[in-house]
Amino acid sequence: MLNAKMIRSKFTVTFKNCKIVTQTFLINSMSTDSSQPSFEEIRKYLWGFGKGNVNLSKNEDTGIATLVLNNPEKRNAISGQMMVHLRDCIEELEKWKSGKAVILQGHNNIFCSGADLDFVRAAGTKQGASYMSTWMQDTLNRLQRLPLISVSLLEGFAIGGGAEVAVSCDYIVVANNAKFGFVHAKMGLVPVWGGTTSCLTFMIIPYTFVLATFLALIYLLFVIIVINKKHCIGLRQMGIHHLRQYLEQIDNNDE
Ligand SMILES: CC[C@H](C(=O)O)C(=O)SCCNC(=O)CCNC(=O)[C@H](O)C(C)(C)COP(=O)(O)OP(=O)(O)OC[C@H]1O[C@@H](n2cnc3c(N)ncnc32)[C@H](O)[C@@H]1OP(=O)(O)O
Repeated sequence: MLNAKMIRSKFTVTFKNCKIVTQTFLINSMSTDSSQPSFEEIRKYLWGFGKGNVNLSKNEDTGIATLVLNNPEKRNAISGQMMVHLRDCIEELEKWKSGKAVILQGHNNIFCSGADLDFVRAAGTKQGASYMSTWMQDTLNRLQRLPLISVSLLEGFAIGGGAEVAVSCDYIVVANNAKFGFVHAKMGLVPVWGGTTSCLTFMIIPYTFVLATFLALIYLLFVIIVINKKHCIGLRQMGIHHLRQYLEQIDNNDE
């Protein structure tokens, strides 16, 4: 079970400096402005922010793809540009006829430290907040609806939007060194990428109890499938190995 104190201590310092920024940003993103922009407009806007990329590699033999969040200097924080990359990769996977599964992971054994706070600061206007939340909610929705089995491999950190990306997959495989959680709870807000709605499926606590405490809950604890790393070369290989077995089983059942 994750220790909330452990997570809290880890980003108290960093958290303070992003609290005002994220708070304004999140409140703005819930504005009721009805003039919805086109996705083309939002794409152009997001593309101007930050560095990093999202790498997609598809293995036609196994039908398993790997999606890597890649912004190492910022613990794989997702910049505006990476939000565009992420959606493009998901659109490519939607059309992948021979695809069966996709594994999401972060570069350098860290999953993702959420949205790039420099982007959050720079785009901290009502328009920027609404553009980002519209884009990422739709993108993570499409990730959830992919016609593939999706697995997020959590090593290192998955914080804020990083935790939202993780719970948008069908399965989460968590290394025993992983730390993840939503930093918004301290501000009494909910994450704007829509991750909290999907994480209910991972809750180990009875559904009714979760609903009752949901709004006040500081860090959502997820089902930890702790992989004992010394028996496998790496999380990724383990994920591929199990996925391949699972997919072979499906193929055999189909014959
Ligand atoms: C609306 C936005 C979205 C949502 O809420 O839905 C969000 O996700 S808001 C962002 C939420 N995420 C955070 O608040 C995490 C902030 N980062 C941390 O708590 C720590 O960096 C941690 C725990 C991820 C890693 O700690 P560690 O000690 O290993 O590394 P450092 O803190 O020294 O960071 C190294 C380097 O990376 C930069 N960094 C880390 N996270 C982010 C980020 N989210 N955005 C931008 N930059 C980030 C950090 O500034 C350091 O850079 P340096 O130039 O070396 O100072």
